[in-house]
Amino acid sequence: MVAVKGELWSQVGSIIASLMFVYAMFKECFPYQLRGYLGRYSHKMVNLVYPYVQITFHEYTGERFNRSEVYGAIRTYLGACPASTLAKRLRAHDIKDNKSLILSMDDDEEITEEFQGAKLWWTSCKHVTKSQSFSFYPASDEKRYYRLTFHRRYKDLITGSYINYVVQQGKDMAVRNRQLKLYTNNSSDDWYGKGTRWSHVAFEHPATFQKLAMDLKKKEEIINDLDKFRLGKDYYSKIGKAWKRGYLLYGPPGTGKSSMIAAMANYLEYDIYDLELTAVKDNTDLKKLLIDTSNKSIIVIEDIDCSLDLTGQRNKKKDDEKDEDDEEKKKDPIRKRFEEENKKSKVTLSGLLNFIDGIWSACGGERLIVFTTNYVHKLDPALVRRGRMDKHIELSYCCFEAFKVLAYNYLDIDSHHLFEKIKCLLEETDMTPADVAENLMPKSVTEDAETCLKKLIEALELAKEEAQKKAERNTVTNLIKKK
Ligand SMILES: Nc1ncnc2c1ncn2[C@@H]1O[C@H](COP(=O)(O)OP(=O)(O)OP(=O)(O)O)[C@@H](O)[C@H]1O
Ligand SMILES: [Mg+2]
Repeated sequence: MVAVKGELWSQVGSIIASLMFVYAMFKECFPYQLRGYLGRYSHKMVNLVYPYVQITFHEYTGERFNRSEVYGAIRTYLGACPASTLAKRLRAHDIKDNKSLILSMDDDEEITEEFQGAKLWWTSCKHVTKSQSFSFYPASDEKRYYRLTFHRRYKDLITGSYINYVVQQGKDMAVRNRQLKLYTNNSSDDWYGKGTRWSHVAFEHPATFQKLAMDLKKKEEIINDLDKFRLGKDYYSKIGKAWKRGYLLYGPPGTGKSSMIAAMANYLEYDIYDLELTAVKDNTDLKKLLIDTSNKSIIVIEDIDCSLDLTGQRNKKKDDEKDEDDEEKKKDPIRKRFEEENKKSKVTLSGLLNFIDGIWSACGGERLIVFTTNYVHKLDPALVRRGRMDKHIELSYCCFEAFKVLAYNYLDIDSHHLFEKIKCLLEETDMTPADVAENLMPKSVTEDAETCLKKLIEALELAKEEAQKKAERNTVTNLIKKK
């Protein structure tokens, strides 16, 4: 009976809210003198006869595209709470590891909950505004929110405990069900059409630290560093620093920089935001992208040395060097196209420095910023100084320890009589883990571990020979230059 009464009041509330909305739409039709009078007294009337309180939680707060974390937590909670089993229309979201379905209430659905004796109603609402401008994406004008209705005698209980409980539960559930996401930034020109700054897909990269081939001590050090960061909320607040950390990964192509980022994301269970700087119009848009990233995330800028001409402002080239370079650029069509792309972006070094550790970088927390480069010496020292890029990690050519990890990954072996020979060759020759891995991968079902190891030995010997020839050629050239 109480529930029916409450539901009735909830409906009455909705009707009154709708009438007030209609009044707001057509208030221009009333004489000016009447408007203020009507507005004041309609609110008083509602308060007199309607004993229920309503709180709304909007999907977007503040700026138009700032997604509310509270809304997200409520959505998760309501999709999984026991009361949701009575809801007839649910919406399916991400499916974690293709196993568990994540549900939320569909539009205009209502569920009833009880909390410490208080009855309350959650309604999922959608408000569609008429857009003045033509848009290919009408969905961008839909504004969703949850409305919570309860008797005013429970106001303290609901605002003091229940809402905190729901948000905390929702956040915990979201962490448990979390499907990691890989985001990429949409071109600044498309933001207002599509309505979002980032697009995402499910992140399903299988890289882990266990599979990463590198010096074991270094690997352990990185894992400890990540653990310390993850658990460092109080520590960062104690030392008065924003809860973020910069990693610079550098080394030749194919040494595992991108694989390490994927391993970090899987280890920490953080989303990845892969930032393409050339698609960002200017420093203001860069700031907006930063604000729109979530906590527990890794913001990645790959190949930072070629993302933009960020070094240009400080390291002015000598004129003769410049001319030679310009000639080369003209000949190379890929480079020419790349230069043209870069011209569209007005992101500057100072804009990027602000992005990393300006005041805005402290919005939210628990974020890693990772830069990768093949040419660490090309970067401006201001960009990579400690405090911005706190940890510099060199990923280098394959050592014997790294080879053993690869042999175990690819061939399921941890010892073999050919290992000793490979160890010697790796000490004399530079080969990237990517090349070693390629040689170790069986190319047919008949290829066994021994065949693959022999293939690797051949490749290493060839690489050694080529390196020797190159060194001899260089010596001769240097001698000629000296003469
Ligand atoms: N250290 C490593 N451990 C395990 N696999 C590796 C490692 N380095 C490279 N690989 C293998 O080589 C491939 C290429 O590696 P990855 O893309 O991580 O290199 P990278 O350093 O990012 O190269 P680039 O500088 O060209 O972007 C990966 O798919 C992976 O299979
Ligand atoms: Mg890479």
